[in-house]
This record gives sequence, structure tokens and C-alpha cells, in this order.
Amino acid sequence: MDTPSTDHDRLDFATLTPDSDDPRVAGWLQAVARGFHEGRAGEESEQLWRRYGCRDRPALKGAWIREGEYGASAIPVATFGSFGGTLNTGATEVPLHFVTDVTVAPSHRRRGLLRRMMADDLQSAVEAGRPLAALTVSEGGIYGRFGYGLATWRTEVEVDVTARFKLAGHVDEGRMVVQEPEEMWPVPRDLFAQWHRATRGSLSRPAFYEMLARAEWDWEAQSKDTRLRGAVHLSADGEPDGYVLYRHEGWDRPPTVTVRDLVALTPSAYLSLWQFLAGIDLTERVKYSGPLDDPLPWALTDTHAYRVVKQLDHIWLRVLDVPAALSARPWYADGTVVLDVADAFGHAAGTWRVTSSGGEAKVERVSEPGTVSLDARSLGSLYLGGVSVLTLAAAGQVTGPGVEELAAMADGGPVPYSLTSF
Ligand SMILES: CC(=O)SCCNC(=O)CCNC(=O)[C@H](O)C(C)(C)COP(=O)(O)OP(=O)(O)OC[C@H]1O[C@@H](n2cnc3c(N)ncnc32)[C@H](O)[C@@H]1OP(=O)(O)O
Repeated sequence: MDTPSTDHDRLDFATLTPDSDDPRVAGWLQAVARGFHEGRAGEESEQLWRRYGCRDRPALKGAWIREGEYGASAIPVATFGSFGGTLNTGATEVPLHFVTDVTVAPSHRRRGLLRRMMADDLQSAVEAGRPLAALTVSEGGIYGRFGYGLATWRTEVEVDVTARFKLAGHVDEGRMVVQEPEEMWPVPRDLFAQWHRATRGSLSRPAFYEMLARAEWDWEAQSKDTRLRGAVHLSADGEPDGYVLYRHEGWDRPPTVTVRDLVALTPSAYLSLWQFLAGIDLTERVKYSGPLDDPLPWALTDTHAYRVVKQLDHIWLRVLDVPAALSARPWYADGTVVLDVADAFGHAAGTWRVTSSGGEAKVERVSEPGTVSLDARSLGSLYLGGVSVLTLAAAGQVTGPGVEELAAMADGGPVPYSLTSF
């Protein structure tokens, strides 16, 4: 069997952009479809992907079999996409490096291609001045070794919207208006932007969200999205303060509506959107992906109308610049710890004194021994407060005499949540 280095020598590594007319760009898209076992992308799909993709200015990295070698093609054997956006830390917004579309062909797997592209890409993120990187995973065992830790969750629920559905005491002081998704735009853009600025753990949305919200494309069906419907909630003042995009899945029992996107700026607008969903005729069940601390079951007179189907990991975070990242998050008590961070890639490695005061922290590299030891993966998990320091300590992932002090300083605040998948 070839050694990994010999194998890499037979490949050309390149970074492209979606606006390029290089045939390898279309090949890159086909390789992603192949890697995720989807149908080949057609011309319309490719055009939309290029049009929206260009706005995020992604770097499309890949490895192609070299000209003259058997199997040389415009379709690469490895893909890796990344682009910039922002993360709401709970205190402020910071630049965030988004990683996506990671695939390696079955013929080239386990020869270090992902490792090589990840190392290269993390370095580009550092050079772009992004203190954190994020991704969503296909399998839970891959990305911890690269310093990514699970940071936010989402919950898949099914809500019984038959006569059993009743909201205790909710009165809608505004009103709902049903609209075609195309007419509704740019309400989803504007309300999401407000929600993003207000929500700990929210990631900005890549441009393709506009394509989905306008029903221009259904990625699974690879055709125009003909089933997407929309509705806006107006406050008592007549201003949009919530919206929902949804699909009726058909009349088969139980007739089901699936929520594709739902944003509410106030708790009252949230309940009003649910009142609306529950009132859709010829519907007995609503499928929804929501936050861990969803208020809906607490608002129902019969909590059994709300059934959690799955709790899923969502955003994984990777700290690249410890002082920039930690000084941008909220702190809940004054104190001092020295973090000893292990990071095989070097970016977060070292000992760092964190001194919090009045909700903010000063972070500096020091040469004294740490009072708390952890690795980059655990640092990523703790960053947004999606897991407490004491829970990770109980899991054996955070150790040292300063653990309780760090818990007092770092634990607290709202549960982080993201409405952005990519
Ligand atoms: C952000 C995203 O896009 S998530 C989507 C990820 N992509 C997919 O799931 C599509 C299908 N899978 C694939 O395309 C490939 O198997 C990949 C991309 C997951 C892995 O690519 P490879 O080139 O085979 O990985 P590579 O050889 O660089 O392995 C790097 C390390 O990860 C480990 N690893 C790779 N895949 C897996 C896995 N599925 N589960 C656990 N460990 C894994 C390897 O053992 C290796 O470990 P080590 O270096 O610590 O010894």
C-alpha cells in the first residue's frame, strides 16, 4: 500500500472560488454531492450555488488526481470549503470561520487528506484574523482531534396540534398574515439579523438562506421548492416581529406540517406563531427543531402534546486565538485562573492567565504553571456555556485546583442556540 506522502504526491492541491470559470469548480460541486451521497447537481442547481455562494466568498479547497495519472478529472478526490461570518458570544459579535463541505473519496480515505486540508485551513483562518472556527458534523468522532468541541444542541420535537393543543392564557395582541415566501422576503433576513444580534450562540447565516427562504430551491428534491409556505406575525403596532416558513407534508396520517424556519423576536410572538401552526386545517402534527430550553412545553396546558424525538449536537467550535476569544465572551463572577491548554495544532496551546472583573476578562500568555488543565476541544465546548465547567470536570476533561474558580467565573447566562446550519 502507498504511504500517505507518496499518495499526496500524485495529487494537485488547489484553492478555487465559485466565480471562477475553471472547470474544476463545477467538479468540486459534484465531488461534494458524491461525498454526501446526493444526486449529481444539475445546471440550475450549479448556477444558484455559484450565485449565492459568491456572496460569502468561500475558499473551495480540494485535491485533484494529477494530469497523466489514471483517473485525472475535474472532479476532485477531496473537498473542503470555508468562509467568514460572525458568532454572537453572548457579549458581542466576533468574526467566525465557517467550515463546510468536507469530503474525501472512498478511494482516497484514511490517507491523511482531511488532516492535511484541516491544518492548512485552520492556518488560513488565523491569517484572516478569525479567533474561532465552527462546523457541524456528520459523525461525532471526527473533529475532536482537530480541537473542535460540541458547543450547542438542538432538539427535534413533534407537537400534537389536535384538540389537545392549548396554550395556557396566551392572548395574541397582534395578528398573523399568510404570504408567499417570495413576497415575504426580506422579512426573514431582517428579523433573523435582529435575532442574531440578541442571541448567545447564534451564527450569521450564509447567503444560501435567502435562496431557501424565497423557495427558489429545494436542495433535497433538486428542484424549485413548490411546497414552502410562509406567514408573518405583526405586533400590536403592525410591525413584523416573527415569521415561520413551513411545508405541509401531505394528507397521510397523521397529516404533518414541518417547520423549515421560525424566528420570533419576543416570547409572545413565539407563542402566537405556535397558535397559528396549531390552527392550520387538515394538520394533526407539527415537526420542529428548537432549542433545549424551549418555552413551548411550559406554555401548554397538556405538556404531553410536546414530544422530544431527538436531542442532536449542532455547532462545534474551535478556539484559534485564546486572548481574542476569551475576552469577547461574558463572565459571571470576578476571579483569576491560569488555563493550561493542550492543542496539537498549536493555535490555542500555552498557559493563559484569565482575570475577570465586572463581566469582562483580561487574557494574557504567562509562563507560570496552570491552575486548570484542558485541551482545545474542551475549551471549544465551554466557550458559549453550552456545557458547564463542573460537568466537563466530572467527565474528566477539565482538571486542576482552579476548576471551581473557573466554574464560578464562566458558568451562567442563557443556553446558547443557533438557527444556522451549513
Ligand atoms: C464539516 C463537514 O463537512 S462534516 C462532513 C464530513 N464528511 C463526511 O462525513 C462525508 C463522508 N466521509 C468522508 O468523506 C471522509 O471519511 C472524511 C472526510 C470524514 C475523512 O477523511 P479522511 O481523508 O479519510 O480523513 P484522514 O485520513 O485525514 O483522517 C484524519 C483522522 O481522522 C480520523 N477519522 C477520519 N474519519 C473518521 C470517522 N468517520 N470517524 C472517526 N475518525 C475518523 C482518522 O482515523 C484520522 O485519525 P488520526 O489522524 O488521529 O490517526
